[in-house]
Amino acid sequence: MIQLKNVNKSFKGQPAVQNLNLQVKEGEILGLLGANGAGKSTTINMLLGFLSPDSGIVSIEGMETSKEEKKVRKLIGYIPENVNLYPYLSGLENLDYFCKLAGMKYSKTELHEFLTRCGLQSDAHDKKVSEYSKGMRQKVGIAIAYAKKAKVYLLDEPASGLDPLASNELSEILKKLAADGATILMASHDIFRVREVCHRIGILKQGELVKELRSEEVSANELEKLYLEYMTN
Ligand SMILES: Nc1ncnc2c1ncn2[C@@H]1O[C@H](COP(=O)(O)OP(=O)(O)OP(=O)(O)O)[C@@H](O)[C@H]1O
Repeated sequence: MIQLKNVNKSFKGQPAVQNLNLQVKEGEILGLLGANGAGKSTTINMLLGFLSPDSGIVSIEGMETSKEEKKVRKLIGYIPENVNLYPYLSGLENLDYFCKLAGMKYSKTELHEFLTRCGLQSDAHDKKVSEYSKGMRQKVGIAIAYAKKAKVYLLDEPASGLDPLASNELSEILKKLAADGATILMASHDIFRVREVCHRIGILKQGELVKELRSEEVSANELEKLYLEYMTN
């Protein structure tokens, strides 16, 4: 479970996150929407333990992320907008390499299974990553998290720059992971995608959670309208 309780974080006196309260349970996908600078990445960086909150509690599975950084990181799969992989290694070799770094060794068959499970077509597994699209690199990023048995997935702008098909595939992968019990938080600018993939949505404005709702409560058009109202008022 992801939990943020009364969290505040400022940079040089400028609040980036203000009195933030959030909870994401096992099997749930929460989408964070917000304009540039709304505090989405700061929230994710606190969950990763890269940043400490000035006050309040940021925890994953009951452990404070800034205090139990190492233990917490083992539970997290972090998928940034651009997944960094070794371009001259194949998807499979990258997966193998990152698993070994995390102290996990899998057979070739298992590695192929992880990549397939995370949506990468089998004919791409042995191709060099330099030939991959952004969506394919993301699938490898997710497979790395999956192979590491991450309980929590944090995604920062995962659908940005993906074509609709790749973005849709990503949604399906995330839904499957959540159905298997993963806890997922994604920050995004894509209102329609967030509504389609997330169970709950939080709207951040200048570091404050101004609205929280369940996706089923609103249509995509209603959500867009609501979002624009919050952004312009
Ligand atoms: N390391 C930092 N040093 C100084 N200010 C920072 C730092 N990180 C973030 N900020 C500031 O904190 C505020 C929140 O930024 P953050 O990156 O969390 O927003 P965001 O919602 O992720 O934006 P975007 O959609 O552009 O990625 C912004 O005003 C930003 O300039």
